[in-house]
Amino acid sequence: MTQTRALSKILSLADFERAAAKRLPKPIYGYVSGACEDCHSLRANRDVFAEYEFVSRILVDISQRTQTVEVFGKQYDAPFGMAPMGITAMSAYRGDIVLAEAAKRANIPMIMSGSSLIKMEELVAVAPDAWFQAYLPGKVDQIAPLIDRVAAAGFKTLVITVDTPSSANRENNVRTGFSTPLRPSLRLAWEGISHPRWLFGTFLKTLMRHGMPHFENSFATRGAPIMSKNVLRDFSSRGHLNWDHVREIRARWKGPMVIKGILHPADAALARQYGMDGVIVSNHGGRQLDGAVAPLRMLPQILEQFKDGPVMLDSGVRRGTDVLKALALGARCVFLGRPFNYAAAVGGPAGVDHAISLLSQEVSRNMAMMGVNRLDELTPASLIHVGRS
Ligand SMILES: Cc1cc2nc3c(=O)[nH]c(=O)nc-3n(C[C@H](O)[C@H](O)[C@H](O)COP(=O)(O)O)c2cc1C
Repeated sequence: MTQTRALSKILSLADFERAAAKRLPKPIYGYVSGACEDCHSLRANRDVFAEYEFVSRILVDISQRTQTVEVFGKQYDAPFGMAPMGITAMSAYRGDIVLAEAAKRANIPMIMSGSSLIKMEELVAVAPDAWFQAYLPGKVDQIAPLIDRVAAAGFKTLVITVDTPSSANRENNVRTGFSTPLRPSLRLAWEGISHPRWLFGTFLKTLMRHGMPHFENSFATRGAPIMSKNVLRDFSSRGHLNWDHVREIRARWKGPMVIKGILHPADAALARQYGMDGVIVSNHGGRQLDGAVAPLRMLPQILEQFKDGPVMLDSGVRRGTDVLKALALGARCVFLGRPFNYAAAVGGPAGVDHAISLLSQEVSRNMAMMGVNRLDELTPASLIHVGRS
């Protein structure tokens, strides 16, 4: 089947997930799709959107509608973007670059992960408006050099992810044989052989053209390789990190700075106090604390505490209707993780273009149905809270 025909059968972002489950070796698919422990938050992230229903308007001339949105002085063509995802280059050949270039073509925001396998300098060279997400290195003397590297690379917007003070209990990774570094094993070899398109199109192509992938952006210098017999990771404990470190970074970083992983209104107030320009309300796609509240539920309270800049949201957004619900509750824009990863795995650049186009069409169609021409016409009064099903 040609790629165009294959993509024409993908009618929604959920279809990408089904296709990616076939295309990717189990450990890689499991790493992307999985969450932690009993997947309570993963489910809650989806279920919460069903708690709201639209109260639509009729007979409004919506022929001039636009879904543009402004974030940090830049006008984007859609109110959704790509959340940072580590190890994307194991799902698709040069995955991070594929995402960044597609985001640039569509003029939507894209955040590069600090746990990616592609050098930040290479990505920003092709997508100068991409944002960079850093995890704070556990060794505090490594924080400033990392931030200086991000600035020197040319990124303008910095995102600090703060919901990983401890590593999560990702039992699914143990079950599917995923670890970082990946440890060579017969099982892994079989997974490769039984997924030849991935083996040749992603893994071996990467090895032949670029050598063994490494965690390139965790520090100012290169980190560990993705595959190694040595089980030791060079991610030291982050348990001691606190707002003092955020203050130091704020003093160093000249551009817009965003905290990702906020759920508590008191933390939104602190983010404001420590000079953040924006926040991303997120439970990391349900991948960290199982039972962490679905971000959509906290939006109204967080907006009360953080008024001076964009409040953004991720976790569980899959449909244009989800985007509009989050915006009606006050989010400036939303981010999606897994669906774009699957789209890159299944269809490369054309796959990601298709995913963006599907979601953008849904947003546009639903705006029409809601009777709005601009996204800021959506307000809490556009929704009714019908409660948990
Ligand atoms: C495969 C994968 C890798 C991720 N890696 C990172 C990361 O490196 N940094 C980060 O801040 N968040 C990371 N996240 C979380 C996403 O940025 C985002 O919060 C989450 O995926 C949103 O939920 P969704 O997948 O339901 O859209 C990752 C998520 C996935 C699925």
